[in-house]
Amino acid sequence: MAYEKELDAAKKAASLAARLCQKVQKALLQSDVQSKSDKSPVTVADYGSQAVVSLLLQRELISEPFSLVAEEDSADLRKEGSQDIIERITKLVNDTLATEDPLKPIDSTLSTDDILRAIDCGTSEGGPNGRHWVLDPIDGTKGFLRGDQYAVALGLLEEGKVVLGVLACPNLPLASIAGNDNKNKNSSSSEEKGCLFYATIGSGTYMQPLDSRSEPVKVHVSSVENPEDASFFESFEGAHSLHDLSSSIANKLGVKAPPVRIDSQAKYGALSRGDGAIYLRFPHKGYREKIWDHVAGAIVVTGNNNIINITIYRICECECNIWFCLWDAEAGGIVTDAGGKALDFSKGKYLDLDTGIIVANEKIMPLLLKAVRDSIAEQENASSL
Ligand SMILES: Nc1ncnc2c1ncn2[C@@H]1O[C@H](COP(=O)(O)O)[C@@H](O)[C@H]1OP(=O)(O)O
Ligand SMILES: [Mg+2]
Ligand SMILES: [Mg+2]
Ligand SMILES: [Mg+2]
Repeated sequence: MAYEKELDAAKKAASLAARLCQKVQKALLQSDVQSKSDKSPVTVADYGSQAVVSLLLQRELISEPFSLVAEEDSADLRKEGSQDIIERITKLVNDTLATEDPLKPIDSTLSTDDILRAIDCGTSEGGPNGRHWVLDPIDGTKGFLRGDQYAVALGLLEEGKVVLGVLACPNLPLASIAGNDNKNKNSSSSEEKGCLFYATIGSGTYMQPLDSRSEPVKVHVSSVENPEDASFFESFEGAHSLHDLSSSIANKLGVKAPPVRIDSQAKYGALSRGDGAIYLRFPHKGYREKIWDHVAGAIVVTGNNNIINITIYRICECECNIWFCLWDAEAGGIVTDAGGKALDFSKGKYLDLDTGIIVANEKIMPLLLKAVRDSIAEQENASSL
């Protein structure tokens, strides 16, 4: 299998980083009200997760040049008064790495400088040439703080295309979340939780328990053809996505189920196994999407589709005004911007998008594109009145 070595390293790195995040979130949820309003736990977990992934990838892929485009950098940690927080991060990273293989002797304890350097390995700009790892060390910080969904999201770009993705979702139930109410989807409950999704180009998407206690299973997106039977996912946070626009699109499609609102790229993971059929993401004007928020999720939900070769043809735009789409597709989902264009991860840290991001299976996508276009046009007309 292509990218086998890289996938092993990425799964190990994301799982270990997720273990670090789980430890911090557990302590946070057990803490008193006063320390809950303190945002430093998420800071510690963000940086700690980034350091773990950076160190693990470099250690496991020692013979390869290493480029990492990641969300965090150490600038704030190098400011005066940050010594205490750097020491907390360093201890957390050392403790986490020591759990990797309890029988293996620990080579040496990492210093605060080692940790800062590991974090700063993530300052690559990415782009269309060569290989770049792409990392969101905690995607969905709001969810993390609430005790809800978040993900460690790690992907690999080769010549600007996504070739590998791993999503560790510590709070996502192993069983489908379809049909539960929104509260259950986000909150902690006693059901078994912790999913690791992964995909490499051309090999489909797999899911296994985050603690590897059982074998991976191949997953597929929903095969629902009638949007009336589909359910749609969107951000939990109204500040991250326009819920009104999503609701107008869902109405046009005839979707009957209420929106499923969950944080982070856990949405892509849940969609990849068919828990829902549509993902709608429409950030407020002026927000620029970053590649680390979509690289891993996009390949996980696309699965068997060769996302390199998605081509969308607008064959007919006469009276019927319907978009006909042709994809080089097998079984996975389709991820495009609101105009139907495949996401382009080759432009550096930012995605250059038309309005938003939408995901659906190939049966629903043409109808969805039309509903999106009509809803956006209506909204523009209303605001110009
Ligand atoms: N104003 C915003 N609009 C859209 N997305 C945002 C905004 N602010 C932060 N984000 C990012 O959106 C993602 C979470 O999206 P969701 O709403 O789907 O949970 C995260 O990557 C989060 O960053 P972060 O990684 O720092 O949490
Ligand atoms: Mg993010
Ligand atoms: Mg983040
Ligand atoms: Mg952030």
